[in-house]
Amino acid sequence: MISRDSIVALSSGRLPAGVAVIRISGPQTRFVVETIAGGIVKDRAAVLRKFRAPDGAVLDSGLIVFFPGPASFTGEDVAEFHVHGGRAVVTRMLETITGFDGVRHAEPGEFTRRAFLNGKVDLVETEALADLVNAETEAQRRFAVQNAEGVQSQLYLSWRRRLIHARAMIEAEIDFADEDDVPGSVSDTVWSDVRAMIDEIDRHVAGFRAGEIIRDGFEVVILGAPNAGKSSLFNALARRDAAIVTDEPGTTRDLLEVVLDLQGLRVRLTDTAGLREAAGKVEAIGIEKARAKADRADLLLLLQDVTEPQAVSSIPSAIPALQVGTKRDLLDGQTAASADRRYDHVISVVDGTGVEGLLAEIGRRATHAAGSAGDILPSRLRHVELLGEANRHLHRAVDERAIGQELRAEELRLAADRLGRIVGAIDVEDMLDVIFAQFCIGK
Ligand SMILES: Nc1nc2c(c(=O)[nH]1)N(C=O)[C@@H](CNc1ccc(C(=O)N[C@@H](CCC(=O)O)C(=O)O)cc1)CN2
Ligand SMILES: Nc1nc2c(ncn2[C@@H]2O[C@H](COP(=O)(O)OP(=O)(O)OP(=O)(O)O)[C@@H](O)[C@H]2O)c(=O)[nH]1
Ligand SMILES: [Mg+2]
Repeated sequence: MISRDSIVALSSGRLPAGVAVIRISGPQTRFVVETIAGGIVKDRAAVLRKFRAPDGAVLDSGLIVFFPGPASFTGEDVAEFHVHGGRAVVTRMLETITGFDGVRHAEPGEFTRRAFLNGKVDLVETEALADLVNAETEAQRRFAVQNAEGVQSQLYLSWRRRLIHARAMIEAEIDFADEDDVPGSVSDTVWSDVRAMIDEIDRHVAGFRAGEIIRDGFEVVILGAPNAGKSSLFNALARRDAAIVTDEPGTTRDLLEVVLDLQGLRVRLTDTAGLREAAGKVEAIGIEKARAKADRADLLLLLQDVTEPQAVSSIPSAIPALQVGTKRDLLDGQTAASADRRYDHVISVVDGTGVEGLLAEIGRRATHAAGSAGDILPSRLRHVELLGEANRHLHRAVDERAIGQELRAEELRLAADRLGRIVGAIDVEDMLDVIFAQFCIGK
């Protein structure tokens, strides 16, 4: 597909920068390069040129790279101007380039959208490119690179191929039902493969939370009675004074969040209002928020002041929790040793005891919840929904009591369609705007 418009954008990041990359894609690219760089340049090679406006005014001097389509990122003619990264340089370059007929500013994700429309990347790879651009931790980067290279897509495409094969076998059996040369054992093999696939898809879908943990972070919520030392621990783990600490019970009211990078994983740590019954209006709202947040956590840190342990009620029991004793420095040697036996961790933010150990344990829990490096996991709710639909069709297809062979074959077709929709092999026009809205301009 060749677009009529050419698009241009700053493809590198925040200005000012050492170097800024301005990218253009579309049919006017060659003419723009010839005009601004003073002639055509060698394909796919960085060449130093003086850049000039059509009236001859010097804009900058920099490197130009020209990629003739279809062997380019978008599949169209593409060029990159590598200029000095000053705001005025970039503004003047963009003004000059959009001054050409048929050239306009790109919309967010529009380069990648063209790459998709020209078959350079599929939808799952496109989503992975968005994740790669947004990756902040090593685990996010690893996951996104793997999927941008097509690992996740290959899984869906292999399932789809198996279903297309299964359907062909079943339809052959229907067509040749009264002939002897298509034995019934063929369909037995086919249906047992489809049953196996249902389990494979279920196992893959079960990994969605692990993928979310990699992409969005592992949720850790600190809970406990007022004055248990929650905000003090929060500050110690965040390594800054993010929360107010006082000796007054009821200091923290709102949820406070910091993001940590533990062993390459994003961990979101939330400090909460101390849980108690008799509380003022503002504090009561804070406590309600704390409980709601705790319900969605991956790990709870249940803090208790070892010098005056107070029980707190209605902690969500289905969520993994660590019992953490605080203020260990206030105990003498013997009582401290006995506290160590009663809690998973006993800490002091005054002398630092136990804080590193607790942090390491949170890291281990997060790593475990995120699965093993290299696991193929669904990376969007969109994938899980379509996989769920595919499996509902497959369940109908393998249920031999309900429907005849023709309808069972049709269920296989519908399931294969759903898999095709995930990678964008079929009928996805309606999803494109949603997917490309995840991008920044210039990508
Ligand atoms: N300067 C620069 N660096 C960049 C990009 C870019 O666009 N420009 N990329 C932007 O995301 C990434 C690299 N991705 C790219 C993907 C494909 C092609 C490309 O030209 N593909 C052709 C030719 C392939 C080949 O020669 O092997 C093709 O697919 O036909 C270029 C960059 C990261 N680094
Ligand atoms: N000695 C000692 N005091 C601590 C320690 N941790 C917290 N404290 C003190 O305990 C008091 C309460 O600490 P916070 O961290 O504000 O407690 P909190 O659980 O956030 O309290 P609320 O926000 O009111 O629910 C403060 O005076 C802290 O200085 C500790 O490890 N050792
Ligand atoms: Mg607090």
